[in-house]
Amino acid sequence: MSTAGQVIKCKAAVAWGPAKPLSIEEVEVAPPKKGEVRVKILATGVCHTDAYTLSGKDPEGEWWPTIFGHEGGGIVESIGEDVTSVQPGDHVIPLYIPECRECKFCKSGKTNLCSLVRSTQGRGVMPDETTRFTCKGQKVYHYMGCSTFSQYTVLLEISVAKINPKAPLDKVCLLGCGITTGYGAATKTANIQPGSTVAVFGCGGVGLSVIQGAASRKASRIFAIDTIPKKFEFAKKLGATDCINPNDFDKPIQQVLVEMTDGGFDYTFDCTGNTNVMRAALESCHKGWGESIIIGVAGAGEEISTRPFQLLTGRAWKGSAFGGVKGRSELPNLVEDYLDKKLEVDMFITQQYKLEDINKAFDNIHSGER
Ligand SMILES: NC(=O)C1=CN([C@@H]2O[C@H](COP(=O)(O)OP(=O)(O)OC[C@H]3O[C@@H](n4cnc5c(N)ncnc54)[C@H](OP(=O)(O)O)[C@@H]3O)[C@@H](O)[C@H]2O)C=CC1
Ligand SMILES: N[C@@H](CCC(=O)N[C@@H](CSC=O)C(=O)NCC(=O)O)C(=O)O
Ligand SMILES: [Zn+2]
Ligand SMILES: [Zn+2]
Repeated sequence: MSTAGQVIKCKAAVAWGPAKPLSIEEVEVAPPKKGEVRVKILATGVCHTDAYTLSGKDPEGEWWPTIFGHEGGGIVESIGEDVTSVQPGDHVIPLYIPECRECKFCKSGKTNLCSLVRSTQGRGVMPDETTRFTCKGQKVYHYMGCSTFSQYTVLLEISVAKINPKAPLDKVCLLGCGITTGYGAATKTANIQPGSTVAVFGCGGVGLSVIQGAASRKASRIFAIDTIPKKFEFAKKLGATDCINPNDFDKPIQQVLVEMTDGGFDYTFDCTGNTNVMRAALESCHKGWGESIIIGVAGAGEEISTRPFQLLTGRAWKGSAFGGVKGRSELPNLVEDYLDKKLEVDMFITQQYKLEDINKAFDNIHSGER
């Protein structure tokens, strides 16, 4: 029996307030309005950014109760008025950076940061200022325009990438954030050139994906830098040539690295969100041309610093969101690369949980067990 046009009752992991465990609740999911789609979510990753906002350190994370999750995969259940690019049954990956193809940003050809709905998305509501979720009679907010920790969610049409239905959603859901972010930062934002030297600070899902991207661009040396040595096993499998634990040295890590590499790297990446590491990454760049890409998300009120002389002498600081990837146009191609065995995804799945056990996944994020 079709559920189109009906309110759907389903389970979701609801965050009732900062730093509280998520609570599995029955929620009501309203039908999609004009320009919206309702999606049955079959799989979701848990990203460090979910944990960051749940912790209360995100200046935009003041909307409670909310349903987190932004790294999912699902099947379109129903569509609202005027939706033309997807239909019920299509397999999709939700996009926390939409692609409207009409705003100044989309048309610029310079960025993936579509800004058509950024303001309402950052306040946890749909463009009409309302939400599609309720729980126990209370309004529940959306998160990053996705809310994949629910069995059903409502997204904008411009916030879904239609993908090949042959792709297993429990794998390619990771392309909804971590893998695409790191891989894209290496191949699009930095546009690493063959023979380059690369340093990756932080070897979680994002950093490992930078390593994979650097290897695909035939970087000559790829340094993996992390304080947890067991991360190096994965880093080496994905192409790291050198593995460094900063705790093994008495000197600042940037000094160590510059000495080891005859002046520093062509490209460095911060994949930790730690502002001291961001500085070390910038200062590990080669004089004259080295570029450092910030990917990690830092806590509210934190700032980066370095001596301006570092920039004056030719190092450059950049940032990357979702790897610079335009979701609707480019993400389906990454799914094809996965199906063609050109892009590693399976290795990134270290553990799987039922929705009921989602707090265990958050515990693992905090303990480094992922
Ligand atoms: N810009 C974007 O579009 C996106 C940004 N992000 C952000 O990217 C960052 C990385 O995400 P993810 O890979 O999932 O996170 P993880 O926590 O899995 O990985 C970060 C790694 O860095 C390590 N680390 C911490 N401090 C240092 C240090 N001083 N030197 C070297 N390594 C260190 C961590 O160790 P330990 O666990 O011990 O701290 C961990 O192994 C997060 O801040 C996340 O919010 C994520 C997705 C998209
Ligand atoms: N709300 C935070 C910023 C969070 C942030 O930077 N998000 C990244 C994606 S992180 C994914 O896991 C992003 O894409 N940013 C672009 C954007 O427009 O938000 C804060 O205010 O600090
Ligand atoms: Zn994420
Ligand atoms: Zn746009």
